[in-house]
Amino acid sequence: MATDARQPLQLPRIDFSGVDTSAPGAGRWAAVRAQVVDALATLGCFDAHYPALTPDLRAAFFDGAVKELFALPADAKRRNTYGPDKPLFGYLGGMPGLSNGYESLAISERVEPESVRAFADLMWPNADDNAGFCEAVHGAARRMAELEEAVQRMVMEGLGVGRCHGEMRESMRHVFRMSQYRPPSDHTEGSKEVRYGTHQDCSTITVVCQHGDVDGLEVQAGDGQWVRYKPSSPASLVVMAGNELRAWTNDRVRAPFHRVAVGGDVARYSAILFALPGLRIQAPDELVDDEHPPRFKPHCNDDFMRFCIARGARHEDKLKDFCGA
Ligand SMILES: O=C(O)CCC(=O)C(=O)O
Ligand SMILES: [Fe+2]
Repeated sequence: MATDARQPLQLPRIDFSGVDTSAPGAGRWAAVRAQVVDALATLGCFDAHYPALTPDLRAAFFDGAVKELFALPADAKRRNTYGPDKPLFGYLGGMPGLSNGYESLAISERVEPESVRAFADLMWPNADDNAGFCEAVHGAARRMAELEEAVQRMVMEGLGVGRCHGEMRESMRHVFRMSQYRPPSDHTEGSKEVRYGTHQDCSTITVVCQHGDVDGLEVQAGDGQWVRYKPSSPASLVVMAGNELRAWTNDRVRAPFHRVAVGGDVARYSAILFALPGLRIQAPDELVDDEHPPRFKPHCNDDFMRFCIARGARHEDKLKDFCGA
């Protein structure tokens, strides 16, 4: 009888305990950096054990803030918009091309206390005090952004272009998304429905925080096999490279295709932090040579995002189609 000799894959796990994101270079930094560069170059994704986002912070965020947010009526949630030009910066739900069971809100541009407060005031204009909501959301978003910045710095240092970190950082905007995936209507054991179709992100780096053990995220490895993410610990986050890191590194990192497929009978919640560079994306000279000719033409992330929106979530290499050299 033929057997599948391949082991079910898991995301590589990288332990960030002992890495102080505010003290680059200290402690276990260099050892973790080597693992980060290796994981992003091979699979494009890893499971980060990141105790700075504590169980208390996660509970306050998901069980308090996020569930309260999704309980709002649809017309309140639809106020979360950054204009028709930036659909990926605000509310997504009930639109053609999106699964009915998917809904998502976002705090965009800067994830700072003021923008979280402005978002809360928009959702609950008559509330006396949104302080608990703001503290929980900012607490989670800030820690995810700290991890994202450390990973960006590690990639640049690891590729020998650490000098570029500051300029890239200055230009960085964030989209902090809170998403809900409703369970399938068919509760048959093992049945799953895709709630977010196969795509690559148009960020440099994406950090995903899943609530509890309601799984759903699947990442495609180079051999085509789908790897279903199971958090390695309650302190686990997913870090994934997006197409803009692939462009900026002249194809040294892999931006994996991924999707969200849910089963069971409870809703899945996740928070997703996307880092979007504001500067022109062009690989530094050090990453272009005879062995690595330029793979992508210089471009702006805004233009690439518009291209991706027009195409929709599809299993195709949009970066190559948009600006392949
Ligand atoms: O919710 C997740 O686990 C990932 C969602 C995702 O891939 C996205 O919003 O781009
Ligand atoms: Fe994604």
